[in-house]
Amino acid sequence: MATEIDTSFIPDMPQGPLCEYRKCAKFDWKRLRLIFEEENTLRIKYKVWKILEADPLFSKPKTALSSDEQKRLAAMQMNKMAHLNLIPPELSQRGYLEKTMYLMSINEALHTVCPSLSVKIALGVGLFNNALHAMGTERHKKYYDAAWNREIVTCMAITEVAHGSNTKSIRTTAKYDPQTKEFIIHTPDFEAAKCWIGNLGKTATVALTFANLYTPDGVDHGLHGFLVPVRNPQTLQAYPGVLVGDIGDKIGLNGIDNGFVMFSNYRIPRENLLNRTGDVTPDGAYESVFSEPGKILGAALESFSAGRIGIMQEAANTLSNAAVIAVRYAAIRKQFGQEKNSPEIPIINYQLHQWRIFPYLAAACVLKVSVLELTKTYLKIVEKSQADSNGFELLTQIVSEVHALISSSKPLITWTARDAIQEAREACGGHGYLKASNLGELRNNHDPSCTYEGDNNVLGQQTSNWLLRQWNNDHLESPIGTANFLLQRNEILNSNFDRLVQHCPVDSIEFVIKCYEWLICWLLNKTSTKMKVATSNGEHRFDARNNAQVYGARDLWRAYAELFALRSFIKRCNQPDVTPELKSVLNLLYFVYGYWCIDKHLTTFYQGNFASGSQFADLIREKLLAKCSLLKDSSVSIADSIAPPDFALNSVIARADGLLYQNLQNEFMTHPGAFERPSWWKEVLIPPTKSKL
Ligand SMILES: Cc1cc2nc3c(=O)[nH]c(=O)nc-3n(C[C@H](O)[C@H](O)[C@H](O)COP(=O)(O)OP(=O)(O)OC[C@H]3O[C@@H](n4cnc5c(N)ncnc54)[C@H](O)[C@@H]3O)c2cc1C
Repeated sequence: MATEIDTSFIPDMPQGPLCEYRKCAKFDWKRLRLIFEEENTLRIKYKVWKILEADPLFSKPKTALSSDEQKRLAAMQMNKMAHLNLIPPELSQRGYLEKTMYLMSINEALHTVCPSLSVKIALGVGLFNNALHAMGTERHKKYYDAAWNREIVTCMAITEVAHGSNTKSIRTTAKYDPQTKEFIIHTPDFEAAKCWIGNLGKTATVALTFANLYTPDGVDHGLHGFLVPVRNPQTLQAYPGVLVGDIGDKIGLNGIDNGFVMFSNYRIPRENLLNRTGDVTPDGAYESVFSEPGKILGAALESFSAGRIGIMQEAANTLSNAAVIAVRYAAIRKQFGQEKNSPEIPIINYQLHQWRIFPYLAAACVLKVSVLELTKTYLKIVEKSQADSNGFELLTQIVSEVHALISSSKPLITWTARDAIQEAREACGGHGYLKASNLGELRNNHDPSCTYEGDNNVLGQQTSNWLLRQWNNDHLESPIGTANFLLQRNEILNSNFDRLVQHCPVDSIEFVIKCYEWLICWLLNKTSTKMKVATSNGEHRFDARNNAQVYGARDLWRAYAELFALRSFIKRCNQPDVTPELKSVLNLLYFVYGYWCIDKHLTTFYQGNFASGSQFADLIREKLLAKCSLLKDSSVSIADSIAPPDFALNSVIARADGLLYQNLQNEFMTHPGAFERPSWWKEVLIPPTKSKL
């Protein structure tokens, strides 16, 4: 079995000081890589990296570029993409799942090298076309094709200056005029200006705009999507009636031109309404073949979830990159020794350091696997719904659970990546603060993923709402099965640490899962009871829900996402391609991540009387430290198995050759201007004094 797997397409690691660690690993890191990623995906990624590395347009600028230069570069790269032949022509004929997986793989590779470009494409092609697919009809196909072929630059305009998360309060209007058969798009005031819209600042010519549709009888039919031309594609000048501009410099991702727009009674043809779920007849009557168009629109919007899945994939890679940088650096960097003159030891040997960085290494591996599982689950469902003539209905049945998974997993992964970058930065000491370490870029570019496509704190509430519904409803509706354990709620709530360890030792895979099942049931019970008491005391449901978030619903949805990640990892570990050597290292990763997560929930375990006394906490913490220590010898090879090539990782302190100081020396000595006298030297000369110096 083992010999059948081809890993020859994965480049070897170069020789160097890290090989000392690589020799200690008892498994083949290339085989491990194929546990975390599918072969097809990996082949596509290596192909893309090779093409980008060979093209000077994609090489990292040596000096900092102004925001304007970054935007120009990203726009040029976007145009170049059409000529790189990354997408085989026959791909458009393939099924949704295969096609989307292919595009997602390209995006993953692209995002590591050029995050701005990847987001530009994700917004202008991915999100835009997904929205057209879900909400548009045949008459919008030309826009779909044009965006796919990069003939137009597009954007998705939902957010307004005063409203982001609460999309229901969006105030842009689209009033139908039967005289001219046009919609009149209008922005009532600056607070309703579309804002933060990626690609809109300088380049987009068409904005898929969300506005409230009004028929001539004055009835508001709620939010609908409209294709709104904003700029002349030949001149990039705004059309009359459209006030469009760039919002200015951001903390990161400055290659994207985020913009704002205000419409002043701006007219667009009737056909520009995305009319899959509801349409307006030429004489102004609203029509929908669906009994509940609002609900159907919700289902259609669900296909936007592909965007959130893309963010999770990117975040899992960012998390991996941060962990790789920290591990490789820690393996080479030496500080202190037992005695004054004894040899210094690599910082990777310190328990404190292991405890700081190995859980992120483990998290990267576990979350990579769970994102893949979630991606495939999601894509299969959408594909099935598209193949079925009654697709929407099918989608709505299962959509809630997928939505719950995505709404909690996106925050979990983006936050873990955010924290990993900061820990890695500090774990690499002063050199981690060097721009060339790439940790600053990683941080600034990753940061907004905690906010866009749904602010993490808001998004997670959708998961806890779903879980609470499952808890309180007579019938459990969990077609994917993630909440099936709630059926045993009484038994689970009756269990505790002492009873559990009698049949599930702390070292067993099951132990971690059982702890989580108890945690989720207890948090559900507590949160639900709190909300019921509040409402029975006259509190509005809205307030009761808001007041049950902290130490309740928020911990609940996070725990649910962690349990899904752990379960997905176990499922992967049980596949036939996992050899005993691989299983052993995968188990270590599972326990490091599992114990580390449980440690963060300890207060709740004690609060709910799952445990009393110090034994439970002591065991979890002792085991975590012991597993971290065991992970040390494998850590460099695990890092290799999730690392992109040096060109994409782009960190002078974490090259695969491990030549830390040679690489640093080269960086210091060769960066532009290192030895030049500043152009302003005369301005800062200290005038000679009469002193004798
Ligand atoms: C880089 C970037 C690119 C973007 N690109 C686009 C784009 O292309 N198109 C587009 O339409 N939008 C885009 N956005 C906007 C983005 O989608 C919104 O920023 C996001 O939806 C959050 O909305 P908001 O900024 O209004 O935050 P708000 O909703 O105002 O949230 C502010 C804070 O309040 C908290 N909060 C809000 N409601 C609650 C509640 N009920 N309970 C507890 N806390 C709450 C949130 O957790 C958050 O911390 C982009 C944003 C960024 C940063």
